[in-house]
Amino acid sequence: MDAKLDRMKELIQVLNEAGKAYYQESREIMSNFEYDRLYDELQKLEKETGVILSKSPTQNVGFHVLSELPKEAHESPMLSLDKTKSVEELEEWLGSQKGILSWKLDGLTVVLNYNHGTLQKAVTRGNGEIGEVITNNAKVFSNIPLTISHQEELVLRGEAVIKYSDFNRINEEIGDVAARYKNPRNLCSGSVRQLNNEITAQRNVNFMAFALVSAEGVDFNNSRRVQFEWLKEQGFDVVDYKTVTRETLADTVKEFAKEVGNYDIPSDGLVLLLDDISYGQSLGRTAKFPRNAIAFKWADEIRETTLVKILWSPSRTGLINPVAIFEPVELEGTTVSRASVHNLSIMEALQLGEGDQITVYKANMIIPQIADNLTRSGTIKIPEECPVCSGKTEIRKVNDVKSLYCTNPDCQAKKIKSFSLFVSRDALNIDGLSEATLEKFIGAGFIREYADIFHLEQYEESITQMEGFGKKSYDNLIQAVKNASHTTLPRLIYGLGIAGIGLANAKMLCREFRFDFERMRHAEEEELISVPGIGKVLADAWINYFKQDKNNEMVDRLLSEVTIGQMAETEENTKLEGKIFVITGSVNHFENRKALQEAIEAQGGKVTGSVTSKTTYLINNDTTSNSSKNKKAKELGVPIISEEDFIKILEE
Ligand SMILES: NC(=O)c1ccc[n+]([C@@H]2O[C@H](COP(=O)([O-])OP(=O)(O)OC[C@H]3O[C@@H](n4cnc5c(N)ncnc54)[C@H](O)[C@@H]3O)[C@@H](O)[C@H]2O)c1
Ligand SMILES: [Zn+2]
Repeated sequence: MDAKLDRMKELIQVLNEAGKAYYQESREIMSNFEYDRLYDELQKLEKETGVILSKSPTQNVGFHVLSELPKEAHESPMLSLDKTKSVEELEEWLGSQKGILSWKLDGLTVVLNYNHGTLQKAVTRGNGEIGEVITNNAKVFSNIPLTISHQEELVLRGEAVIKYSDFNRINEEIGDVAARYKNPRNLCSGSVRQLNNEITAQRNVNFMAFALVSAEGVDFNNSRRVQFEWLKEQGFDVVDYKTVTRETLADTVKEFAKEVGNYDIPSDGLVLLLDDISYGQSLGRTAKFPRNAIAFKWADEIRETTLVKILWSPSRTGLINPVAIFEPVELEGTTVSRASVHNLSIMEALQLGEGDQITVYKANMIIPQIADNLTRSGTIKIPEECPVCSGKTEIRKVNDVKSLYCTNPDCQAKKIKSFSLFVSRDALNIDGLSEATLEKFIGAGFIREYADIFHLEQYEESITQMEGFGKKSYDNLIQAVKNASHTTLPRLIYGLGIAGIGLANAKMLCREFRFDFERMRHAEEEELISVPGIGKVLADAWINYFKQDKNNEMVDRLLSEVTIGQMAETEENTKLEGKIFVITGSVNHFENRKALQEAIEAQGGKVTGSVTSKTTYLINNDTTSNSSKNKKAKELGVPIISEEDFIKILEE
């Protein structure tokens, strides 16, 4: 008995610590899998001993809501849901009632309050008793109606979620490691609980309603389904649901299961709700759960396998992530052989070692994770050198989480943006090398410099096995690289990413130097400045770049990989070569000024922002205008032409 009580105390402490991080700080110090396992163990011990200790997380979420956002108590507590992993239990629970089966969305629960047809208030669930007021943030969610036709008071609950597609994009754009998110739920929580709602607005947060609490003066015919339909009419997005009976339940669960893999909205199970409102309410609640709904969690498929090694994968932020590579296993219908271990703390807690027997699963049937390490040899050594640049590594501890970093500021892994520019459409134009893919390839050591992009074939086996890659996308990539190896000098120069040398400037330089790259890279400042569009700042950036041996060597290696079509691009489109335009005022023939600029650049011309003695034409439809640009042009004798004049020049 004592041993059991001790274990219970231990579990309560660990669970409460995890819960506090999870609910209060949008952090996870253990996986949900681990949390649920320990929770179940505690619940079992409480049943066996008949004792429930104070602060037990099975009774309440016992922490304070800590944030700088204003707080507010909920009128009625927002409870958790009792859960099961068994379809039979669900069937029994439903009995002869009609039910509504919906996704259990995995985001942040928010309560909305409308009155006089407008949104008055939005509050997060918080700890169930007290939430945070986020009204200004809710107003910039992607899909919340700010005004509705119903004029009396309306209170509804729903989940704020960020779709997987948005999550991948947004997370990639966050440069700062500490600010990156592990999963869409974290990102959503971080986006909704912002002090600055501009950030919320950029994050594409969606609100999916799942419960109508009260709507004065509306008769719903005692049906939750009717409530959902009514909410849709008011302009809300309602969680996808299906009505079920005991007979159709199992098949409907299967239908949902089939969709999980493709569903863009994060979910962590299903919720079964009684359609009969008054009967559901008559059932009341326990301390922690309402009795009119129950959650269904997917029974995770768990496989045992052997850990082959830990791959250390550096990212652009310097963070080096441990990735577990294991003997391939089938999980939820796909073959899986790798799983992120997230950070050093988790790796150490799992005591990983090569050859260990581990169990793996897919969290919410999607993201592969290690569930447990059965042999715990703990022999993995943390590398002292970065696998990409061999720079020194360093262990940093933030919020009790230990992570490994590369300390070399010149680490290639930190230069994703420059590789990304190099492969972009106007540069080498290589399809299939998104930033995420580049990050993976650099992390795996396939790419250290530009020239390496032309030797990816040697990694065919590894690449085709990468998450998100197949034989077909690999073949496409290799073909795209091959096509890109025949390029033009302006593209290549632009791709080097020298400060201020955009495509138009690169073209201009090439023309002025007659496509003689050797002359260009040894050019003096004076020569460079005489090129239209190149001033002292750009000339210095250019000289500085080619002053460095390592850059020249790198460019030489790159040049040996490509063939340069000398004149191809320039012969055709040179009508406006050497001409410099300034555009002012509105345009009507072209869609906008940008489109006009593109048309000029497509013919080898250049567009600058201010009128100088080098300007060839000022384009302005209002030739009588007295704007500063027009004055300046008149002063300097620069011809002022209309869009139509310009089109004539083009057609000449
Ligand atoms: N990793 C960790 O350290 C850690 C810590 C604490 C909790 N957790 C995870 O959180 C879970 C417990 O979370 P909880 O208590 O917040 O909630 P819960 O899992 O009991 O879910 C209940 C909530 O789901 C929401 N919901 C989403 N879609 C819904 C729908 N269609 N209908 C009705 N409700 C819907 C509602 O807000 C409801 O309050 C644990 O099982 C665990 O997986 C993890
Ligand atoms: Zn490095």
